[in-house]
Amino acid sequence: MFMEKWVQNLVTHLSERLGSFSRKCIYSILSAGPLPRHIAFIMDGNRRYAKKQNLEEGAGGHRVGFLSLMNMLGYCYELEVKYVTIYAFSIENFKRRPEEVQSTMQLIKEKIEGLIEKESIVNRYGVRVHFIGNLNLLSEPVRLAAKRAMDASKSNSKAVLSICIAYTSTDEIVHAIEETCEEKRHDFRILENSGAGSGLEESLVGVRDIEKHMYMKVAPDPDIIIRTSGETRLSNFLLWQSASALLYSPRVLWPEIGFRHLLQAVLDFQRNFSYLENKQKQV
Ligand SMILES: CC(C)=CCC/C(C)=C/CC/C(C)=C/COP(=O)(O)OP(=O)(O)O
Repeated sequence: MFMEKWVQNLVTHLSERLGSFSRKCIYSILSAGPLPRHIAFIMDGNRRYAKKQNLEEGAGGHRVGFLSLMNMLGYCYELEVKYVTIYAFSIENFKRRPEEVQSTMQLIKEKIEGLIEKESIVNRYGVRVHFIGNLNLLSEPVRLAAKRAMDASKSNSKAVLSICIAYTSTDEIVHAIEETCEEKRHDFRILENSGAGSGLEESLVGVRDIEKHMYMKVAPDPDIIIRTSGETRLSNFLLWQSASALLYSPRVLWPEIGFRHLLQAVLDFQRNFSYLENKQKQV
């Protein structure tokens, strides 16, 4: 344990009122312990927030949610968390009302375009952006915006932002298995034609073979998954990659998330670290 519980509570309470200098002090205290390399976010509760605040139905809550996302990314990069992944839109979300899907997609496109503007968070922190998911399900303007953002940020190397869009974990796994089988069939045929034995052993599928074909191969497995609204389900997000992740679910809606929640998640991670490390060693 790196900090007594009452000190943690005091620090997390005070942290919300602090400016960037004070946050830096907190980062250096946190740096005395293990830091997460990868944090993933399920941004739950935007529509409930819109209802609560009487905002425009449709994308009103997502608009405020996007501001919270930008703040949160800033905190993560200040803390030198190299990999951040967000669940922006699941394949299931396409089943929502058509007008709602359309207004959310319009907002997402607008925000993707903003990501590569000169003063954006991506350029400020040297972030490479990846879009993760079945991008063929997106409309062409959104897909092109995503492609432009990936191209424009591809030489950034300080951090990696993976945006899961038109994504579900089961879809990712099926896609990876299909590609792995295709690759194995190809290797098998080469071995057979070269007369180098049946090639059966070489064509057996292992975990690493499948991982090579995962969309999420761009990042190590997440250390922490933060899901707002107090929900503790993963909702088809990073199922393959979350075997050892710590799940933190603050009871606030996504637009209400703040620095104190990140701090609490990192402190929980540090408290659980030796437990998680031992668990991984036993496997
Ligand atoms: C460029 C970029 C990545 C933009 C992201 C924009 C953004 C904040 C999208 C969030 C979309 C979403 C489906 C949130 C979940 O809340 P919900 O709709 O499930 O709300 P509820 O839980 O209250 O129903």
